Amino acid sequence: MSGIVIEATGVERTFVARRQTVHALGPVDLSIHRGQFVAIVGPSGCGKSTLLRIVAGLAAPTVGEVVIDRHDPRAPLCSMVFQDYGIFPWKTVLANVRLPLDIAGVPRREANAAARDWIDRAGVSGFESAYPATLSGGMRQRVALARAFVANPEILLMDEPFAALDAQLRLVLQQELLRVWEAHRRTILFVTHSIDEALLLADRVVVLSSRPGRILDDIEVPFARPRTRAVRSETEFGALEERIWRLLKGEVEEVERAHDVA
Ligand SMILES: Nc1ncnc2c1ncn2[C@@H]1O[C@H](COP(=O)(O)OP(=O)(O)OP(=O)(O)O)[C@@H](O)[C@H]1O
Repeated sequence: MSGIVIEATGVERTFVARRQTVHALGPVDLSIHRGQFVAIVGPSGCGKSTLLRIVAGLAAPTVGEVVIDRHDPRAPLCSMVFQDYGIFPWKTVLANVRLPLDIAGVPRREANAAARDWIDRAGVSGFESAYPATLSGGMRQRVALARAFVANPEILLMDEPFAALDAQLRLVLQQELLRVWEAHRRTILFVTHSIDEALLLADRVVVLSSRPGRILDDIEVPFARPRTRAVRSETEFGALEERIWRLLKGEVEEVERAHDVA
């Protein structure tokens, strides 16, 4: 395994809202290797998005630090993919996917070629001139994936990217992401509420406690690649699912007990 690309040490984050201090996250220590696909699961509100935002540099830790080892200083550091696509309704599919390259000042002809290439790999070719409003949710998320990959970022940060999709579409896009990732191993931090999705996609599943999120478990996912949905029928898949579920169930029950007492 190649070197460490993300090193989080003692990371904590608190927010002050309406004169109340919320300890949202940490302390968290986390080392992620280059090219690793890491899923983060945890109860609602435990600080998963906050952790992603800190890695992206969109928020600062209150305590601790995140060090990112840049492989190529010219490449963008992070691309983010969100549940709500984050693509611009007034731009065509081609212009949306090309946007990171436009921002980087890549010449138009080269940018168009790269964007078309990723549009093709993400399975949306033929829709280059379409506007997002005319596309289904699944197609929009494919556009968002193409845009995230085209920038060739050091790290891809994905915050529940498939949560808004219906179950069948979600299966299709999980498979597409696996296919693309297995061909272009990028470092991915992938937040999900789905244990099943985490085990299907990731090399490693980091399980966070309820707020403030701390690491309860860090599990190596042993299934060979390329992976397909067939891994779900392996005995070990069920065992890992159960192990993570028990941890999360315990956390959620504890929060409910605390609410009952309050
Ligand atoms: N800007 C902010 N100001 C105040 N509180 C915040 C802010 N951002 C997040 N929080 C609080 O910090 C905690 C962690 O939020 P975060 O969105 O990181 O959790 P999460 O695990 O991603 O949640 P979910 O699973 O529901 O998406 C929550 O209690 C949230 O209300």
